[in-house]
Amino acid sequence: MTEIPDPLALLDGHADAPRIRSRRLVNGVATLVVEATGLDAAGRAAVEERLRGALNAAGIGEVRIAMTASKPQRRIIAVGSGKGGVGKSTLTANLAVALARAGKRVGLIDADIYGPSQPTLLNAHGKPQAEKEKLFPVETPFGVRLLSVGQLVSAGQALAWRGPMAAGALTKLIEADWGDAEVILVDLPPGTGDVQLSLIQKARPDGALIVSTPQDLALIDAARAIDLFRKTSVPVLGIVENMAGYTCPHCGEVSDPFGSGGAEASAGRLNVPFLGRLPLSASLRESSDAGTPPAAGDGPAADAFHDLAQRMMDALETIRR
Ligand SMILES: Nc1ncnc2c1ncn2[C@@H]1O[C@H](COP(=O)(O)OP(=O)(O)OP(=O)(O)O)[C@@H](O)[C@H]1O
Repeated sequence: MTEIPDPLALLDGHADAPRIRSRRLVNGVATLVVEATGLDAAGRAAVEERLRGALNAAGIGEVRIAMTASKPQRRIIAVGSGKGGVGKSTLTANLAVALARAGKRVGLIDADIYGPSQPTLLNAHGKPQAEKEKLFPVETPFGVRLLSVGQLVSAGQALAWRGPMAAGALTKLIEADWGDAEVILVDLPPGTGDVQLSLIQKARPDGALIVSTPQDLALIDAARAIDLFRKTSVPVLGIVENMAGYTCPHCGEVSDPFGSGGAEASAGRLNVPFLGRLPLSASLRESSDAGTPPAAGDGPAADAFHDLAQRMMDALETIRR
């Protein structure tokens, strides 16, 4: 018996052959199903153009190409605080950078409608591309993909959004093309309002991280944030205490402007893991303002963020078991 030659065998040696999941030729029309996982819009278009070109050159005029992408296992972690200004955005940016340096594919959603600061913290000032209403995150210099509510409006423009508008914007960011991102951190506004509820409903986060200073006022609010996540069945991964202990650069004396140990004690009372503390540090503030997150560098500050990121991921795994 003689085998009928496969008219599409010409694709076997093609550079994009590993992506071809199926191929057939019926009545002169070639139909290919192509795996597009990990490709952005430009990457997909390039693959399509190369395959179409190869088939056209072989005399096959009509080519239909369907792209499929397997959904990666993706974890969404909400970073929240009860009180504003406790360092939630700074921590989120640095945790994202630490995770990226540890080899994770990381996305960051800046949902802080009151003060979207991630474009500054991650030195990424471009506008996201969009295709058919779908946003493509902006690449930052630190290997973290970013979408921020701040990118949806002009610089300096106030985000005077009511609940439904904020929820709509958040949905756009969540439903963006996150490609093969394995972990997405969401920098929430402070408090327990519309954005938090929308995120919980739309994205069902796998876990929540709570940031607080050691100050009583911040801790009371942190307890409220924890209560919201618990009531909505979002596992609380732990509390991070920020702005704990200040070492005087001149005399080396350590002082505690916001008190000390409060978050760890609260974590114990609330039965939530305590993941660690970060000192109040002028250099952290300066490098954050300059768009150079310490987690991208070397030294004790970078190590502290790497340890915290590791503990956060460990807490996530513990919860999943
Ligand atoms: N450990 C720290 N040491 C010194 N400054 C810090 C520290 N953490 C954060 N900051 C500074 O405190 C300010 C507030 O931090 P950040 O914007 O991260 O807080 P936030 O909780 O996200 O605030 P918001 O209420 O706007 O969401 C920033 O100027 C930041 O650089």
